[in-house]
Amino acid sequence: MDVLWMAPPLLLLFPLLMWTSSTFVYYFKKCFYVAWMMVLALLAIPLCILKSGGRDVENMRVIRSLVRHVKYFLGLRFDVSGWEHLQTEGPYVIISNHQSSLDVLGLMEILPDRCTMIAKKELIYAGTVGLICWLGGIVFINRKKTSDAKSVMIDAAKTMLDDQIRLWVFPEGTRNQKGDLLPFKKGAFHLAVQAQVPIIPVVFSSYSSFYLRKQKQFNSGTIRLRILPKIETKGLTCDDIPSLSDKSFNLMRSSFLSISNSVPQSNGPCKH
Ligand SMILES: CCCCCCCCCCCCCCCC(=O)SCCNC(=O)CCNC(=O)[C@H](O)C(C)(C)COP(=O)(O)OP(=O)(O)OC[C@H]1O[C@@H](n2cnc3c(N)ncnc32)[C@H](O)[C@@H]1OP(=O)(O)O
Ligand SMILES: CCCCCCCC/C=C\CCCCCCCC(=O)OC[C@@H](O)COP(=O)(O)O
Repeated sequence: MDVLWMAPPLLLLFPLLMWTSSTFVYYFKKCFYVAWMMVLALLAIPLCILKSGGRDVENMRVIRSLVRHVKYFLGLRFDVSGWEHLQTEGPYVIISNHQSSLDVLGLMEILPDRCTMIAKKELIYAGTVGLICWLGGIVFINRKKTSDAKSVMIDAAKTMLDDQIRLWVFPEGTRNQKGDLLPFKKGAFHLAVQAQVPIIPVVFSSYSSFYLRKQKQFNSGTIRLRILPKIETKGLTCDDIPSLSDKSFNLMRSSFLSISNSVPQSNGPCKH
């Protein structure tokens, strides 16, 4: 059969075609990301146990150093500004917008020492990643039961001061890639006011220039990370929570829009 000669070049061409197909790249990068994080977590588990003997915020150093290189595999870069705002002594609450599990890469890029996160309790069941989150001292909350979540966060405010720990909270409370920030939940602000510690807002630029879930695109890209000046909470009380939350939201939203070069999708110009 004289068409048989075409088989080897076609066989060679097939992976090439697949590789250039953006949908293939999208799924490949996503699967690689999850699988590689699972492997890294598997490596980190014994290292953390050897280092600290169990659950300890100091394990975040191990996790941070193991995760730092992952961005290169995914073609991502971070352009960070405002490092000086993290040069704050003692405990504080970091708040940031939350677009995707890829946020973990930016988080690890700037994570200060003795800083861990607040996360939904379901994350603990994510295999080796769940176990490493537990070993890293992540505080798990049940978002479906406000009273439970509140009492866990009230305990966390005390632990922050007793153990000199910093906490990273995603005040939107869920992942969001709508091109604007979701209204903030109140937990992070109660936490900061209860512990009387500053809030440091951190803004990730929109991922929509390189990562589009609906269109199945995952290209290379640069993420701008802005660390904003701290917001003091000394002397504030429960009554100040709404204004504290609004102030943080407005600062973060304008920074998000300016570094993302994006037009908010929900607030278009008024029609008369
Ligand atoms: C080598 C290794 C590789 C692997 C490497 C892995 C690396 C490891 C990276 C992990 C990375 C994690 C990434 C996770 C990312 C998420 O899991 S995001 C989802 C979880 N996080 C959050 O939800 C935090 C934000 N949510 C909140 O703060 C919410 O306020 C709460 C606490 C959940 C409550 O939720 P809610 O009831 O829906 O919301 P909200 O309206 O705010 O509160 C209701 C009322 O309670 C009051 N309230 C809220 N909180 C409090 C409080 N603490 N005290 C008193 N009153 C309160 C409010 O003021 C409000 O009162 P009213 O105004 O109605 O009078
Ligand atoms: C045996 C179970 C296997 C589960 C596999 C999932 C494991 C994920 C593995 C690697 C990714 C590493 C980064 C982990 C941190 C992800 C944090 C995250 O993004 O959680 C989602 C949460 O913020 C909001 O959730 P919703 O948008 O409200 O839903």
